[in-house]
Amino acid sequence: MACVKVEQWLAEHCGVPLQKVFKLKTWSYAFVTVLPEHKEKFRENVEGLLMHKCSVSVSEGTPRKSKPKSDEQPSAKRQKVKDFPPGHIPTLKDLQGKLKNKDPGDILHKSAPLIDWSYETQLSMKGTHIKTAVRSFTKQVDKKCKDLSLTAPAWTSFEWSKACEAPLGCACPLDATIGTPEDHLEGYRNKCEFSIGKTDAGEIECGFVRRITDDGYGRIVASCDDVPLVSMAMKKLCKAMRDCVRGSKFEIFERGKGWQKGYWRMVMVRQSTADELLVMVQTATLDEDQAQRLSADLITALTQAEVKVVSIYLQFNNEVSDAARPGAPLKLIHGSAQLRMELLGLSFHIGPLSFYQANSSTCALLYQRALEWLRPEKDVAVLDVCCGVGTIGLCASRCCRKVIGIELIPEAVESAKANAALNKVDNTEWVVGKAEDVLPEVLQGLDPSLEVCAIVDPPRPGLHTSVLRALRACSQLSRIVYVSCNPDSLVEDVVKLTMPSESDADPFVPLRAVAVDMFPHTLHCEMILLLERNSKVKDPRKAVQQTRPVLLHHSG
Ligand SMILES: C[S@@+](CC[C@H](N)C(=O)[O-])C[C@H]1O[C@@H](n2cnc3c(N)ncnc32)[C@H](O)[C@@H]1O
Repeated sequence: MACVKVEQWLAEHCGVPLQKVFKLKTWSYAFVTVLPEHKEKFRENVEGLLMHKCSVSVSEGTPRKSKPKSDEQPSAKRQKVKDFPPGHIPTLKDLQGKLKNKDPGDILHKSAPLIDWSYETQLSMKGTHIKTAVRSFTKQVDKKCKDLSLTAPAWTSFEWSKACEAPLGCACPLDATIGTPEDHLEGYRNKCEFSIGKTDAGEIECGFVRRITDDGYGRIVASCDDVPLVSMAMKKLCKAMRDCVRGSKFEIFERGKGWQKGYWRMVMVRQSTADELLVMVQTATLDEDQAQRLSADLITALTQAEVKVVSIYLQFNNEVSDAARPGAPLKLIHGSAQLRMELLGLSFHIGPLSFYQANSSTCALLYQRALEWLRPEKDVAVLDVCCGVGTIGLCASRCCRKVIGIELIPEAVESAKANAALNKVDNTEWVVGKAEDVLPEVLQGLDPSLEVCAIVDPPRPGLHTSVLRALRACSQLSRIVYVSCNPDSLVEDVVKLTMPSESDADPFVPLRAVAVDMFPHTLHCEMILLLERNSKVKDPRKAVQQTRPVLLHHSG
């Protein structure tokens, strides 16, 4: 883009006088000079805006006092500019693209690509990512309405955005990013999957896959000792596993085109809030005698390690991928079937295959905010769509009349029922099935005297169109709190929930958003968005006040 076009674009969007704009055609960045008193306003207005489908980020540079010295090394300078210019803070999307095109080489940067940025900068990157998502659905709804000759909703306008003090181009304000507490920035993952394979030097290791071999089949594994996401207990367990496999008569699993041999494949470890470990070891299929011999060695090795292993499973998998097919044989060979997790004053029993949020301390912060926005009050029925083992719904159950959870995986629904009983909760109902299949019937069966609100927490692809349609069509449903691990799919879903339509006069309005950093040092970013029925949102300034803290701690 030429300098003059960038200058025009900035003049339209930045809201402060520009002193100077300098950009070469080949650069993907520009140097902009504004007066010191306009610096913050400029950043606030421009950061995260989309320019040619790319999110803009702003970083402060030091004004150049003199021309560069003639002996400056051109190749080093070019390299820096190509990677990112000095002082420039890239967006998560930039970094995702960079990681896709270039192997970072070491396991630390592969597993924790943001590790070289301060945590404050990581939080700012994640906030910008969410701001871009909010801008994107705001803009898409406005454009779609124009294309279809419909009147765009008031919340897409500049005036609305200004009245509710949202960033420029955003329909709703953004709360400060919820970060992981400082004392949990390392070792925060309560679930990890480790591969058993060989290192570059050909030694057996239990750790993370560093790279796939050129034929597309082999995995080169590296120790996770330096990876900050992994807890000390899990690192110790990996060492015990590695030593067990090195001393084992069973070979490690290896595969190539049309062949596979050996047994040891991978290890999934879950760590409870009391630092107890549930371990699931995956091997190729073993006959009964082999399974007994391997299990005996495994149990001895893991129970003698300096960690609290309370449960060991074997899973058999002969697929090329380590992701076993649903229903792959699973055998408890030691200890208890489930692990006990504590969350917001409740206890949850989880098995090896259930979904459970992978960062316990930040999950509590996410649920707290989501429930504040959901407002589960005494005459309210809460729908927990994609409920996993029922964690969010059970946390809401103590404040509302009833919770109905919907979940695809039968094992998770069994856990949800058991977790309700464990916590002496008797106002919940759990439905197993695809939300797109079962939601219409669930909505039809609701007590008409109750107000309904929904919390949806879908997997990465987002919600099925028929789920979005059913939620929109349910007039009893006042608000939706959307928890997302993928802002891109959230954008698509929000457009469908909020677009004006002739057949349904009361679409949803986005009211408030926040980024949640469940996975520090990585490119992942969670997001919460509150949507309320249009008929209930008249004044944008009052809209954001429609949330209040809820009592989350269980009295027992
Ligand atoms: C991101 S997890 C959220 C789980 C839960 N809300 C929590 O916080 O622990 C998404 C859940 O949706 C479930 N799921 C995936 N597709 C589904 C569908 N079509 N219908 C219902 N549940 C689905 C998955 O099994 C998983 O438990």
